[in-house]
Amino acid sequence: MSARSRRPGTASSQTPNECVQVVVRCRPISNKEQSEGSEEVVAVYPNRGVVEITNLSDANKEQTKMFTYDAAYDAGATQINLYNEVVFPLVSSVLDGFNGCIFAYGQTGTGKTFTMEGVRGHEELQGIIPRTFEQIWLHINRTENFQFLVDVSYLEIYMEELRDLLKPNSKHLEVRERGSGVYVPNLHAINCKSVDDMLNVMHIGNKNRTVGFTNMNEHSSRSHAIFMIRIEMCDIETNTIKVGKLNLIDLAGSERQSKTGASAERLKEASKINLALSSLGNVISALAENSPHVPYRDSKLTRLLQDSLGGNSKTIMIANIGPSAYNYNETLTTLRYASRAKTIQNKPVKNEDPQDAKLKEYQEEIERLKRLIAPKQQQRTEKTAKKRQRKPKKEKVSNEVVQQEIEESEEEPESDKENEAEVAKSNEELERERVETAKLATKLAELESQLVRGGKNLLDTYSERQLELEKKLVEIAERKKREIEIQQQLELQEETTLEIRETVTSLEQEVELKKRKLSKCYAKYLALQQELNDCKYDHNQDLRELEMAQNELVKELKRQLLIIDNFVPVEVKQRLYTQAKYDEEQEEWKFSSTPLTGDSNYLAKRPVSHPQRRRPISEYALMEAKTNTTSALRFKNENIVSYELEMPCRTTQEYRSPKVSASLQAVLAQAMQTGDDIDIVDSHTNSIRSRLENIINASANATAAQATANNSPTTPNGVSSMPVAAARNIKPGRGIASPGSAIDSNRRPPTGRVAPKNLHRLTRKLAAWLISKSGRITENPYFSNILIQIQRLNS
Ligand SMILES: Nc1ncnc2c1ncn2[C@@H]1O[C@H](COP(=O)(O)OP(=O)(O)OP(=O)(O)O)[C@@H](O)[C@H]1O
Repeated sequence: MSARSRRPGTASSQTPNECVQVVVRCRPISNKEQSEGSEEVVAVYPNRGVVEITNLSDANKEQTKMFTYDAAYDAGATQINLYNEVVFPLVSSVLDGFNGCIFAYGQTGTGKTFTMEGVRGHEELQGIIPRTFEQIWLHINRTENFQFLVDVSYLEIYMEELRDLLKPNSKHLEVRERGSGVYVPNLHAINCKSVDDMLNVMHIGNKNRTVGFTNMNEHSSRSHAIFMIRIEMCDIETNTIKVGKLNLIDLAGSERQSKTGASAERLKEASKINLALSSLGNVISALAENSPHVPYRDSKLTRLLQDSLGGNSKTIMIANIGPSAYNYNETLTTLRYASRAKTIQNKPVKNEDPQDAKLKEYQEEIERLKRLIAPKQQQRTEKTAKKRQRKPKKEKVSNEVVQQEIEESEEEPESDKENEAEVAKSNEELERERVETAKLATKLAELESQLVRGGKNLLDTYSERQLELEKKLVEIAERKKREIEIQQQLELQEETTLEIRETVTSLEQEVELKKRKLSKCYAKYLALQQELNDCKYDHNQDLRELEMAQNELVKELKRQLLIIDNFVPVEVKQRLYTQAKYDEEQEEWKFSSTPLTGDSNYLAKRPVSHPQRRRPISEYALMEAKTNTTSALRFKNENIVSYELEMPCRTTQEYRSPKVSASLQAVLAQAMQTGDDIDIVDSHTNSIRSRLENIINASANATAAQATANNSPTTPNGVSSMPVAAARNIKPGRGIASPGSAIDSNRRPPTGRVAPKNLHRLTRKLAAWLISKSGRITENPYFSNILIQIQRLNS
């Protein structure tokens, strides 16, 4: 329990925050409930302040609910025990100048009125209110050097209307607020000077209280009754005043209209009662949740309880419940509200030297009256004494001044008339004064009678032994309270221990689980390690294979480079290198299709034979290029060996497309048919021409010699076969391969010998044609090679 929010106990001048003290009292099962066979569902553990409630009707719900309070009382608890243990300290605080409030809350018929008022005329069954009277007056009678002023009021809230139970016909009452708290102006207060006075007031009020009959309770309170006690205390020595205010509230019971079997009037009452109680529940909830807005203004009840709930009062809530299963839901609701109310914090304030203290007013008035009466009495006494001195010999002595004055006037006859008038006047005056003084004296007596002087009749009321007994009772109550607290703390510790144990158990389970997981993980780890080793092994294998492949490739590359270095002209190689571009997408080297700048002559130089090709290419080459044989390499686009020119090296049969110009074909056809010589028209290069002429001549001579030697006739169709044979022996490319080379033999299988005569004729014609074209082809470096080959063929 923190210092900020301790539970109320003995009175203290310091006023730390204090929680509302919540006590639960369970009444015994009633005869009606018993006869109906209703089971008991409430178990109370007074030594622990615990209440348990079991739901028998719904098996699915949580079976037993447990609530802990500041104190719990079962059916066997006596009124005196409850009072001594719970209420006594609070009333002591009130007698020390604090505000206090005790209210009984609960379902109808659960014993609120029984707890607050008890059974009339039955000493043991007296409730809290009459016992409070006794405690107050016992205190007053014991306290010396104190003056007390005790006023009581009694009001009820019926159908949301305030009614003065001590003056039932009084006008409409309202709740007002001022600095010191809420109050009801014009509420009748009766001054009390004893326990009996207070009991009388209570009984008068109870007679006026609205009660009715319901199914739940024969004498059901249909209103919220508030018995207000105001005790003003003045220390005579220090002249300081304290005011203690105590509100004792017996609330109307919350009820289910279906259960109460109420009439129309009862239903109206019940709806108002429930409304006020639900607003009380809302206030409790708002305070428990520390809500910024507390709906005090929702009902008259909550407005009156404003100081008691979250205000400057010490408060006890007594939650009354019944044990029957029939009222399970209502009991549970009460227990829940009570549990919430435990968290409400109040800040009790001691009412010292209040401005509105009646006692002060009374004291001042008494003083004033005394001051008024005293000089008059003095005057009278003096006058009387004077007259006695003047007429000491007179036998007739009267106490009355008027009489003396008359006697005096009789003795002096000469001034009779004057004296008579004077006497009459003074008589009147004296009479008036006397009446006035008498009035003041009565008023003074009246005021003085309202103030009770403490410390009187102490021994009359209680003997020493009784006092001792009382002390012991309070001590016992205190001890019990401490016991409950200790018990609750123990339980809390037990719970904590249990929780720790559970945690430990769950930790052990967790460890076990983790161990299992760990061993699984370890097995996985081993498998993974094995896999890793396998991967490493595979990787090394791959690496070795790659290295071997790389070595092979390097070797191959070296061979290719060797070939390139030795067979590809430097300028071509250079060009190819610059022309080659790496295609990132396809990941391969490619030759760019556009001619390189600075080298544009290169493509322009080349004869264009196919519209989409970069260089002249034959159908045969196209076909070959599609195959993947090694021999097809030379037909691929970038055949470095025959890069520059694809020579027309086809046979007449294979040579289908008109790659040779029409004029040349016509010439050749004519030459073959006629066998005539071809005129050499163009002669740019004399050397070539002369060499060709030599070839032609040599060929002609050789043909003639051959014809003579063999005397063999020429084949009738030799003309058509001769070029084929000749063409078959001509090797395309940069150089003409030797007739015996492998590549040549693969590509051009020999089909038979060609007659020398025809051969020479063809050679002659070819040479002649070449001479005719020499102007365009002499620059070609391969052209001379062809000539050499033709020469060779010819020879
Ligand atoms: N602790 C108790 N011991 C014995 N009898 C009790 C106890 N509490 C209540 N009773 C009895 O139960 C009945 C109903 O009690 P009471 O009238 O005090 O209930 P209530 O809560 O004030 O009801 P309502 O809200 O309707 O006014 C009464 O006959 C009363 O004597």
